[in-house]
Amino acid sequence: MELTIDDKTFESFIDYDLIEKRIRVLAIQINVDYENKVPIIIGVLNGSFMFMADLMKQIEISCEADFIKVSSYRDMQSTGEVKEELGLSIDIENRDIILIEDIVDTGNTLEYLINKLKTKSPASIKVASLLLKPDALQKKIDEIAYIGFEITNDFVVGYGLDYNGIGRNTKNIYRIKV
Ligand SMILES: O=P(O)(O)OC[C@H]1O[C@H](OP(=O)(O)OP(=O)(O)O)[C@H](O)[C@@H]1O
Ligand SMILES: Nc1nc2[nH]cnc2c(=O)[nH]1
Repeated sequence: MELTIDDKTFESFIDYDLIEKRIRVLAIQINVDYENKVPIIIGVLNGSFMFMADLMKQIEISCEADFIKVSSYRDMQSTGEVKEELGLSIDIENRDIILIEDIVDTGNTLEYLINKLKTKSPASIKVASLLLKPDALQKKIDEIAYIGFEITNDFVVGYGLDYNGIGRNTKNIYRIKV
């Protein structure tokens, strides 16, 4: 199936069945790694909301949830400038943090966020991202611990990810057709 948003056409890429299965595996890893801990799971809005919801339903340890909002993409390009639009509401000092991203592309957003969180002295920071583009990554980010899928360097939409604000509300993930 194809998806058209404005002037762009997208083709089926990752089906929800596969996303669901992979999330179950990531959650098992998190349940084991954070046994006897109470991490704060921080979703990076907007894109992470679907992944965060599905992942949290599979996490069985005790945990808290919070959100932070940043944005840097316009059209299909990173502006290179990460803008924080909404901050945290929980004190994270001495707490274990799991940052939830839908996608790590250049790594700019994550580097900005991790540096920002580190100033608040958490006990630990790990990142869970549904998608990672290894060929686009420009930063070395040691905190990346849980990855759903490594994908090619193509623009994707769906399952939380948008193109100009549209397309977040699909179960499957689509890739730009060239
Ligand atoms: O690794 P990077 O090159 O920084 O790209 C990754 C970021 O881009 C997207 O956010 P976007 O700025 O599109 O905001 P959104 O989540 O509200 O769509 C995505 O949710 C990541 O946060
Ligand atoms: N929707 C969307 N947002 C992104 N942000 C960084 N990379 C991407 C991408 O491939 N798709």
